[in-house]
Amino acid sequence: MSVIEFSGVEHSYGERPVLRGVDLVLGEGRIGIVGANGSGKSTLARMINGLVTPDRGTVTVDGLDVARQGREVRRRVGFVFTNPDNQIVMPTVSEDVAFTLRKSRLSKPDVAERVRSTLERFGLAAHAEHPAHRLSGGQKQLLALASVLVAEPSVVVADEPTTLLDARNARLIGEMLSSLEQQVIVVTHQLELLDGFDRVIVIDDGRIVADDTPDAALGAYRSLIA
Ligand SMILES: Nc1ncnc2c1ncn2[C@@H]1O[C@H](COP(=O)(O)OP(=O)(O)OP(=O)(O)O)[C@@H](O)[C@H]1O
Repeated sequence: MSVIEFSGVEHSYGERPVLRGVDLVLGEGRIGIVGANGSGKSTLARMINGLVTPDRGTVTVDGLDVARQGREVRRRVGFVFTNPDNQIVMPTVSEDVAFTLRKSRLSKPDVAERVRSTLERFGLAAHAEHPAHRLSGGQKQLLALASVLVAEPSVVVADEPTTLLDARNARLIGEMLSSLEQQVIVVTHQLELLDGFDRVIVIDDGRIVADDTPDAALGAYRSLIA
């Protein structure tokens, strides 16, 4: 399990402040982040692997500063985007998963074996040589997740990973995320995805306004948006 630490984090886009004085230590296995549209959730999630760096304050993963040691951090933190089409970069399913390992020190046969077993695990083995763009929405999100997991990160951050999926595929992705041995941090508006989570953080206008068990935090969130 990694320890992610936000310390005095502030961030603005132009004149607009989106995170204000965020202090957090994230060490639990399953953490949810919820909040209204535009409250700053994606910005916070993106800071965990250095896709966005704070204007003020620091974000560290196991003591590595994401602003200065981005490459090492990204080796530990995998990121799953809302839209898998933005994440799938290679023509076929197996090539896409292998692409993640292009810079690894693994031998070619080891890469092939790792790709094979990952596709098997994500139920995509039968599609290995198929064009990635022909997969269904749910299968594409599974592929995006497989392409992240094949590198064996210690943390998976997922930003609204089920928003574009129908209810069945959303459940499938939710179950897959819940089954991971990795630390999982999920930004979502689909609150049922957070069943069984260890901790839920509520953001409102760039500030943490609740940080508790799912029941307590989601209760606070429901009253906030009521
Ligand atoms: N790259 C950017 N440039 C300028 N403004 C941005 C940028 N990214 C986000 N914003 C703005 O910052 C605010 C916070 O955005 P963020 O995506 O972090 O919120 P969010 O809580 O994830 O929202 P949502 O639930 O709608 O996805 C929003 O008003 C958004 O329009």
